[in-house]
Amino acid sequence: MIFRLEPYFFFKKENSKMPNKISKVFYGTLIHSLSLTNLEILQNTLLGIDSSGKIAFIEKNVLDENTLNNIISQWEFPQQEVIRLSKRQFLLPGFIDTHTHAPQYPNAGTGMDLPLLDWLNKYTFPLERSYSSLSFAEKVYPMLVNNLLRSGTTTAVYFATIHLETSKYLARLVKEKGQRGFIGKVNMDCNSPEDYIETCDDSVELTEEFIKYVLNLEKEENGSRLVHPIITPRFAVSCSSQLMDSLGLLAKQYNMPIQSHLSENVAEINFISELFPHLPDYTTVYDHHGLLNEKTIMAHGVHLSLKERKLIKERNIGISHCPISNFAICSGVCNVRQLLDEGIKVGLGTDLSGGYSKSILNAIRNANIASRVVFMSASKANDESLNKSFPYLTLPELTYLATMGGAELVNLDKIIGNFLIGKEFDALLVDADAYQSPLDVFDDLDDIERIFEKFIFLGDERNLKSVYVKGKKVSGTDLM
Ligand SMILES: O=c1[nH]c(=O)c2nc[nH]c2[nH]1
Ligand SMILES: [Zn+2]
Repeated sequence: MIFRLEPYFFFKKENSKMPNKISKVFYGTLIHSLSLTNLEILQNTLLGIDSSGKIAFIEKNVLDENTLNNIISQWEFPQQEVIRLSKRQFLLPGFIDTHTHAPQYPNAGTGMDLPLLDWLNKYTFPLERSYSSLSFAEKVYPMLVNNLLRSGTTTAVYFATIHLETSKYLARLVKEKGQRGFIGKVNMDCNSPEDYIETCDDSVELTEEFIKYVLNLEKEENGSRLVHPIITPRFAVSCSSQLMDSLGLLAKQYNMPIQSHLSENVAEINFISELFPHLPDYTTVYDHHGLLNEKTIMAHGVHLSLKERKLIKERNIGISHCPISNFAICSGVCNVRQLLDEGIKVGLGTDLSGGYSKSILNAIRNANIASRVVFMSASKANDESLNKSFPYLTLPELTYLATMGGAELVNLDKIIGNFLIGKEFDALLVDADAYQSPLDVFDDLDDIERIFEKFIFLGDERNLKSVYVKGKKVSGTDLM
C-alpha cells in the first residue's frame, strides 16, 4: 500500500500513536530572550513547527548538511522545504504592544500641543465619538490592524471605544486578520463629554455582552485562543465608584484581564485626589474597587510613589511603558529601571495616538532614550537611588520588554514571548538585506549581534519578510 502524505504535513516516525505533524522548518539564526539579561543568539539552528502552530523541535549547532538531513528525515520533512535563512536573516519573537487605542489611529502624528486632559477633550473624545458608526470603523480598523501586523506586532492589547457594535467589529477583525489580541470595550460614565458617555448600568450590561460575544467568537483549543476580551475602565477620572465596583465583579465572575491608565500626568493625579479624597493615592483607587490583580495592565505609571509601587508588586499587576506617548504629550519620564529592580512586570506600548508611532521598534528606541533621560537627570541631581551598575536599559532588556515582558503582562508567558519547545510560534523573519533596507551591513565588521542591534535601532517593516502568528504567516513584505 502506498501512503501519500498531505503536502506540508509530515509525521515523526517513532511516534505513530500521537502524530506530530510538522508544517514548517527553519534553518538559521534565532534570537530571543531567556530572561531580562539573557538574550540568546542561536546560529545554525533548526526549528520545526507543528500543524497546531507550536514549536515542535529546536536542534542547535547543526553544522553540516548530513546532520541536517538526518534530523529532517527523522521528522519526515522534505529537505527541499526547509526555509534556509541567509547570514543576514534571523527569527525574532513577535512584538507585543501592551497598550494601544485603535480608534485614535487617524490622529496619530497630530495633536501633540496639549497635555493629557486637554488633549483628550480637544482631539481624542471627538474622534472616538465617530465610532458610533460602523462604516467609520470599517474605514479605520482594517488599516490599523494590517499596519500593526506589518510592523511586527503579533499581539496587541486594544482599547476600542464605548460603542458595543464597533468594539465587536474590532474583535472580529483581529481574529480574521490572524493577530493575537485583547480587545476592550471602553467604560466611561462620568467626567466625560455629554455626547461621549454612557450610564453606569448600560456600561456594565454592554460590557458583559461584549465579553460573551468575544468569548464565543472562537472556541478555545488546548487552553489557547487568539482573541480575548479585556475589561477596560478608561481611567478612574471617567468611571464612577459604582461602575468600577461592578467592573471589578465582572472581572472576577468571568476571570477577565483588566486594562486602564494609571499615574500618567500630574494634573490627572491631582484630579484623582479631588475625586477620591478618602483614598490615599491613584493606585489605591483601583485597588479599592477590585481592579488590581495579576491580569491587570496599567498604562504609564510615570509618577508612582514607593507605596504605590509596593502595592503594584503585591498585586502583581503589569505596567505598560509607553515612552513615545509620555514624551509626545509631555506626561513625564517613567523610571523603568526602578520598576524592574523592584520586581514589577513591565511591557511596552505604543499608546496610539498619545504616541504617534504604531511601531514597537520605535517604542523600544524611545524606552532606551527615556531610560537615559532618567539616568542623566538622576546623575545631575546626585540621586543615591541610581542603579550605577546598569544605569540605562540594555539591548537584552529592551528586547525582553518588547517580547517576553509583554507576554507576562498578558499572562501568556507560557505560550508566547520566546522560542521554547511547546510554545506557539509568533515570530518575525527579519531580513537585514531587504529591498530598500534602512540599515547597511558590512561583512567585515558586522557579526549577527551587530546586525541585530542595527535592526533594533535602524530597522523597520521593510526588514520584516514574514510575520507569523501561531505558525501561520499573517503579514510580511513577501506576502503580496
Ligand atoms: O494616553 C492616554 N490616552 C487616552 O486615550 C487616555 N484616556 C485616559 N487616559 C489616557 N491616556
Ligand atoms: Zn492610553
